[in-house]
Amino acid sequence: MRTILKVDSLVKKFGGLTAVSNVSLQLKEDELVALIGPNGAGKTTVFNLLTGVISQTSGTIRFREKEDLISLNNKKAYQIASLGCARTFQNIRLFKNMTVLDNVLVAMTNQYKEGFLKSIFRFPSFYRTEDEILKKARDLLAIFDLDKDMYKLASNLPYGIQRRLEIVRGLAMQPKILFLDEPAAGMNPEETADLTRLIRKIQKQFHITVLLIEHDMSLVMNLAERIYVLDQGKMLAEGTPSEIQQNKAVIKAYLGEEG
Ligand SMILES: Nc1ncnc2c1ncn2[C@@H]1O[C@H](COP(=O)(O)OP(=O)(O)OP(=O)(O)O)[C@@H](O)[C@H]1O
Repeated sequence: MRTILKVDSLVKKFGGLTAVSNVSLQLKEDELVALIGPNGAGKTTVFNLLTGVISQTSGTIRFREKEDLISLNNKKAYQIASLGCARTFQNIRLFKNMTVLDNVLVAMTNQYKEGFLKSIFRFPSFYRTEDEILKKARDLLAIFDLDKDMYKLASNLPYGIQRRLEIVRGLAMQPKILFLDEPAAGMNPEETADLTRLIRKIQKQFHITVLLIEHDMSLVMNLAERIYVLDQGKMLAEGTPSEIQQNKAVIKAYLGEEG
């Protein structure tokens, strides 16, 4: 598989604090990778850098566009999103006063930029496109078992379902990479197990690369093909789940002592 994202020597300083120090990583097409590490390790900062929410102090981020790896340095969040990088946030960011369906439709509008005249005069193709968008949104909601809640306000959904809707919104952008920031945060074990199955399913079905930050180790170890471990802003280890589970430096970083 080809490399889809290549990060080299990324550094982010906040004043005197180096939150991300010389971090390099690579994602391949169709890979499901986890980024883990103790609190304050710099995981969310890395996500914010990769998705253009903040810019790096130094280092390079490159993303595959057809045959080339193009630089994402200095690109704005919306430009990175439109290239095919979608994300969810640690704290849910839905449009709470919109329906479940509308939340998904808004995320889809980027793909369907109807011409001005077409939308003013409502040519038949305008309605065809509208029907097509609606069908896609419904199909996506059905995969996540959210079609029955389509007309409910997002704010009226239970917490675990809101998190699921966030992922649907990310997918609605038809991304090449989906960044999930703590998708299981606040979920009970049953909801987490459901989510694990769902993430695996969508990754296979949509052929996308997934990078996820997660504290729930059952989810990480069950789901990730590969894991990167950050500690105090530095990349401490990289490997398969079983390699990471046995890595002495990782165990020390988590437990604060050997073995
Ligand atoms: N905007 C900011 N200004 C100053 N310091 C920041 C900023 N954002 C993050 N930091 C600091 O950078 C370090 C890394 O934070 P970050 O949120 O990336 O860690 P994390 O691994 O995501 O932690 P957690 O697992 O608790 O969410 C922390 O010391 C944090 O206080």
